[in-house]
Parts: sequence; structure tokens; C-alpha cells
Amino acid sequence: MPRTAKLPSILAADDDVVVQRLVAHSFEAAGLYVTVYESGKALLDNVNEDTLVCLVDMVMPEVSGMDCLRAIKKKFPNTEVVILTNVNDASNAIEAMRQGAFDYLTKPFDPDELCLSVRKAMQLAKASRENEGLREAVNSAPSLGSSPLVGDAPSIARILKIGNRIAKSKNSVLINGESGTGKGVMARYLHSISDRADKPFITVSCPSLPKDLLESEMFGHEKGAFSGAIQKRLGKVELAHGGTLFLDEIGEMSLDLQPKLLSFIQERTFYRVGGEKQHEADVRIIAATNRDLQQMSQDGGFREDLYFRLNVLPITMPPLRERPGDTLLLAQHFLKRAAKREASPAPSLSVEAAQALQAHDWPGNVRELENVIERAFTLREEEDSIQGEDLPAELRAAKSQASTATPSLAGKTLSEIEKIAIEQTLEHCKGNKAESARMLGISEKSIYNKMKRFQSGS
Ligand SMILES: Nc1ncnc2c1ncn2[C@@H]1O[C@H](COP(=O)(O)OP(=O)(O)OP(=O)(O)O)[C@@H](O)[C@H]1O
Repeated sequence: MPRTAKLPSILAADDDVVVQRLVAHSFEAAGLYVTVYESGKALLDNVNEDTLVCLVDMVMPEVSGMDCLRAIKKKFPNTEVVILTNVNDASNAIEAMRQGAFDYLTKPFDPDELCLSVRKAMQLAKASRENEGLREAVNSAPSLGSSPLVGDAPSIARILKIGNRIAKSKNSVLINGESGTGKGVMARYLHSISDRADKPFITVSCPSLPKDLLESEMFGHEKGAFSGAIQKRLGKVELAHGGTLFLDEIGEMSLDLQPKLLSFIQERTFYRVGGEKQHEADVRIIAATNRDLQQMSQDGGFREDLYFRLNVLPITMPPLRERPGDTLLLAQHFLKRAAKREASPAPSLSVEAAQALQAHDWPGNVRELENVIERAFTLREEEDSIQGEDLPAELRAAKSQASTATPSLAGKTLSEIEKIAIEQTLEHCKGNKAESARMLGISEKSIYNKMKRFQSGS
């Protein structure tokens, strides 16, 4: 018999009654609605195109988790499947990932990790219904050597929404944001959901070359154009023909080269260095910067006309400290990625480590988080978990400062402690109730109800 059935978006199947209960409780506590079945067959009888995610035990009599996975993916490719396995079943789990499972978790599972994984799977399932092409972007587009775009903060969701429209346009995009916020990831994502996705995505890193070489890097050169130009070389503009040219750190481009780029954007024509023949290339420009180009153009450091041409479709990547809910999501993602690379189960994050990650300000944004997690994964003391001590000292210090700032909870009632936790989380999330709910592991509705109760003093 199904245990809970409010919304049909998540289905689960496990033949073990204890696991059935645990799954139902974990989801309920996280504000997610699930219907739990006692067999793979019962689940397959009930799955339909509205099902976002199925959580299936790998080993079940008659219809196994793998059978469920194959049947679901064949009939409902936009339904995501998360597999539950035993620790010693890693090779099957890897096979399941190859067959299109979204994720696998080993038993005994951590309820937070389970809910996080299922939420991510739901996010992907919803997004791929809106846009079939998104799957590649979220699950990684190997041909681009890119990262998937992970994040479900409202600010990121808004960007993804406008991103779907921006991707279809031919106009230039300017991605602003602090270093490490994922401007490059966003550029690849836009390319991967555009109708140029099967054409090249070529990056030019503007600060990496002296200005003369940058012109040749972009537009190519003819043989003998300068000493060292022993043969003709195609530029990145030509290599990107039909696709996207990503100009990283455009604010570093010299004023001498900027008119040539402007002319290319306007006319789609260019000359190779040392050449007299005009060439054409059909290229969509995406530029990124961590500098204030508008201010630079007012101060004369960047051409204003080029700024306007680039800034037709602006996107701003929010810093990680403004989307604290994404910190753990990204941390889990980097852990899973590292674990998959080594074909081992992903270690969990201890409460202490998770708190330290959330207390940190992340001046280096996602790149800094990625490095911290990679380091912790490699140096961890315990095989199956990341502890506070596995993190760099400055993160542990930030956490202990945060905890000394917390008022003592001794002598308070549970209800008072709950109130403090909710108020502090809301403050941490700048009043964002959806993010706070996710962090606290309760539903947004529970936050509203509890706040109402606190206000009425009951
Ligand atoms: N949303 C995200 N999901 C997954 N990985 C991310 C995300 N955002 C950033 N990263 C990872 O963080 C690192 C930095 O990202 P990226 O290079 O895109 O940032 P950037 O803003 O372009 O940085 P810079 O301004 O220094 O060039 C990369 O390794 C990238 O894979």
C-alpha cells in the first residue's frame, strides 16, 4: 500500500518496510511529498509523465532497481531516477549512472543527502521539461569540458529563466560578476542550450596574452605578418564560425584592439593580422568581466560604443555569499564529482563541516569552494565523511567565531530555540524564506506557520 500520496511528483520503491518508513519520514520532514511502494512493479504501474523523480532500491525481487531505471528512462526520459544501493554494490551503481540514473546513494543513507539529491533531480526534471536541451548543460557537456551549472537559489533560477530566452537571441551577452562566480560556466550553459550547441564554443582569455598577440589570437595572421609568423594561422573568430566566441575578462582588452572587435561585432567581418582580404564569420559573442565596464567606459578605460554593443543582454552572476543555500548544494556536487572520478562512494559532510562552509564569506566564490572541497576530499581522515578538521583553518575559525556570536541556548525552551534558529537563518539568507526553509530542512509553509505562531506568542 502507498504510504503517503499528496502530490504525484516523487515515487519511491523499496521492499524493506523499515526503509519505506525512513524514506517517507525523511521526505516529509523536508517538506517533500512522496508515494512509497513496496515493489518495483508497483512503482512502474504508477509512474507517469508527471512523475519528476523515482527513488528505487537496487535489489528488489522480480523487478529490480535497474529494471525500473531502464523502463522509466525508456518511457519517460524527463523523469529522473535516484538509486539506493548497498555499500558493496558500487559497480552496479556506476552501471546505473551509465544507464542514465541521476544519482546513487548508499545505504544506510543520510536523510539530508537523500533530500538534497532528490531536490536536485527534481530541479533537473522540471528544467528539462521546459527545455529538452538543458539536460546536457546540467549533467555536464563533455565536449565543452565544462562543469554542470549547479544552483537552485532564486537568483540563479531567475538567471536560468532569462537564460533560456537569451540563448535563442543572436545579440551579444555581457556576463558580470566577481571572480569565481561561474561566468564561464554560464557562458557554456548559454551556448549549450542555444541552436549553436553542436558548433564550437571557443574561449579567448583577454588578460592571458600581450595586446599584439591577442589580436592575432582572435583574428589570426598571415604568413610573415610579424617576425615569428612563419605560417598562416587562423584566429579564434574563424574557429568559432557557426558557434560562440567567449571573451573572458573583456575589461582587460587594450583600447587599440577594441575598435577591431567593435567592427567585427557590427559587420561580422575582419582582417587577419598582416592580411588585406576581408573575411567573414558567423559568431555569437558572449563576454565576461569582473570589472565595472560602465564605470571604465565613463573613465575612458573602455570604449563606450563597444560597451553598449556588448551589453545588449546583461547577466549578473551573484556572489556565493548572497546565495548561502547553494553552498552546500555545490559542496555536495564537488564531493560527488571527486568521488565519481575515483569510482568510490561520495563522503558525506559532517554537521560541523557543513556549518563551517556556511559560516564562511567565500571571497573567491565557487572557485574557492571547489578548491576547499577538492582538498578536503583528498586529505580527509575518514573515508566516508568530511569532518570540520578536513577544512582549512580559516574556515574553522570563521565557524567558531560564528558560534561564539550565538547566544547560549542553555535554559531556553525548545520552542525558543526553534525561534532563534529560524530568525538567524532568515537573517543569514537576507529574509529569503525559500532558501531558509531549504537550509533548515523544513518546508517554506512551515516557516510561515511557525513565524505566525511566534508573532501571536502561542
Ligand atoms: N554554478 C556552478 N556549478 C558548478 N560549478 C561551478 C558553478 N559556478 C562555478 N563553478 C566552478 O567554479 C569554478 C569557477 O567558475 P568560472 O571559471 O566559471 O568562474 P568565473 O566567474 O568565470 O571566474 P573568473 O572571473 O575568475 O574567470 C570553475 O571550476 C567552475 O567549474
